Amino acid sequence: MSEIKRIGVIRDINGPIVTIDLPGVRSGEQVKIGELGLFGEVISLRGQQAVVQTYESTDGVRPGEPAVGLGWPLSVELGPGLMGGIFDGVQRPLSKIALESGDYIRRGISVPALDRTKEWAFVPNPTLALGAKLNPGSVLGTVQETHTVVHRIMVPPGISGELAEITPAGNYTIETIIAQVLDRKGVTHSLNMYHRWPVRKPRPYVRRDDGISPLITGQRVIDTFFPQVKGGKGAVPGPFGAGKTVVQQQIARWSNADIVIYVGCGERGNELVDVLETFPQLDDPYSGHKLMERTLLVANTSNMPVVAREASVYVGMTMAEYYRDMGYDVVMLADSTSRWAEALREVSGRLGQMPVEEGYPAYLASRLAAIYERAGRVETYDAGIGSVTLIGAVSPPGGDFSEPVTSHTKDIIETFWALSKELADARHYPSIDWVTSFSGHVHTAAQWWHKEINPDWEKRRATALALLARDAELSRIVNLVGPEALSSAQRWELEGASLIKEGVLQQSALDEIDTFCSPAKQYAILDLAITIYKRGEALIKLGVPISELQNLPLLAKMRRIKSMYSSEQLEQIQAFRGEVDQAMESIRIEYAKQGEPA
Ligand SMILES: Nc1ncnc2c1ncn2[C@@H]1O[C@H](COP(=O)(O)OP(=O)(O)OP(=O)(O)O)[C@@H](O)[C@H]1O
Repeated sequence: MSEIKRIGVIRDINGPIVTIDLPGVRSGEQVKIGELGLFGEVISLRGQQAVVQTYESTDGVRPGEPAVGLGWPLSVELGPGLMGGIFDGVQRPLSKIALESGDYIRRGISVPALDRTKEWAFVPNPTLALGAKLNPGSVLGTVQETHTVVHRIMVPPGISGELAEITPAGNYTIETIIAQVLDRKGVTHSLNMYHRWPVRKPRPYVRRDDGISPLITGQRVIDTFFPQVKGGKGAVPGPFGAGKTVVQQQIARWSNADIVIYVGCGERGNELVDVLETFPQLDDPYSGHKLMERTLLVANTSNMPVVAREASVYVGMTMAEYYRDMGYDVVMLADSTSRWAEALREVSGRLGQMPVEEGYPAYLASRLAAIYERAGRVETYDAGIGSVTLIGAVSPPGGDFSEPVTSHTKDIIETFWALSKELADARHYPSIDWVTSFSGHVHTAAQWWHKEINPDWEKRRATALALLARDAELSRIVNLVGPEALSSAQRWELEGASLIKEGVLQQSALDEIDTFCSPAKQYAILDLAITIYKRGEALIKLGVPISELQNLPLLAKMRRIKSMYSSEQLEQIQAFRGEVDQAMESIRIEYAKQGEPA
């Protein structure tokens, strides 16, 4: 990465696409455009000429103005001070910028992502002695970044050697040299507490790790029905207003990840404002501090052209990988990959590339796959296991899941939580549709559930899904010929499915008790609903009229129990199970008596 700046000239401007003459310029290189010094990136080369996509509006920029090649690709700063930050799509710190340039971001403004003046209390790694062998990722020491996050200061990728010097514990800025590393060629590398990394290049790790650890979100329809694992790839497609934001916020807040990175590439500014206002107010249920202490937001501001959205996903992913390298489990939420794909489409259109499906370029699928490929659970160099789980919201126009972005995404991801407009209209939240959603992790997650919670988890889950499928079939018959056409057993199946839907799947994010449900409570509730159904099924076979079962007050209680008792009150749920057994058993005894000869 040369740091020598080269100066060229602007030839042509087409919206955010600018053609420049700049000898020696490289593909991917960062360029400053015009007198304003707008940020841009070289996306193609034609002889001496380079095509640049700018991240800011080019209004008022004229051919003939200078273009400066910076000599490095789009990269981010990685070091203490990221947590709690709100950055734009090219990692400029929005709160700092607001201080410097007011609410409206002045174009061409250049503010480093990390504060150069703030001092951090650095504690050297006590296991390191002078002469210790260091590799990329070796932990030199730690800094308490926020109340909740310990930031491991690591040797950057590409550097290895012997520890020649390390600074004692103390307060230092990120630019202070804290260690000297002597490499095999005799070159000394002076390391401070941050480094830069090009966003389009995945950060290295030792190897992929195939251990399984479910990402517990506390949401029953996710954890029990369509589970995700740490390091997994998922998508939440949904039509407008179906509840994408709430699903993502619930994951951010309740999942058992250490770090949350939210990348907002929304189209409507007000959605983003909503996120920027809500996240800082959320409390972290695990630490008692604010959720922002372990969260970082990347938001595209409305005065940046759509092409900046394209970069923002890579910027977010690189920071996610950095915390993964410290041994953390990171969840990255990208909202939405549809808007990201539209940015690709716009750039490719301006470049005159041949559109393939619905105007998207032929490389849409491979770009989507490449970004999802960066998710995963890995063995880090020095910090154990870390993971990045990537969950992309997809907003298909008109809710049509067959459009290119949704269908390509579906081929790449393993977990698909499809939001349904019908369910949302019926106020069934989360509106994750159990017919079209899927998870490729059910059998692997089952290993964890069977060991930690109950060996019957997979069986119970399958019974519930089978009941829901029967419900769809039987509802069609009811719609055609009316409920009288159904036998008592079939009507009881409908009742069972309704217990699953209302008692298990529905979960209000606004309900103080039910907003989070531990795995043990999830299983207890599912088991209850299925027990009631199975016991009732047996009674109906004995000849008990369905009306007698439908009048049982325990059905109403089953529907409410999720909100009556918290995850800590499992004994009460067990006690209710006892009541269910008793009530069903007394009906059985009564009917068995009636059947006996007088
Ligand atoms: N799990 C939930 N519990 C309770 N209410 C919910 C839940 N999910 C969604 N809602 C309700 O639905 C409304 C819309 O949800 P949300 O804002 O998440 O939709 P969206 O799909 O993100 O919309 P957009 O298309 O604008 O992004 C919420 O304001 C809330 O009232």
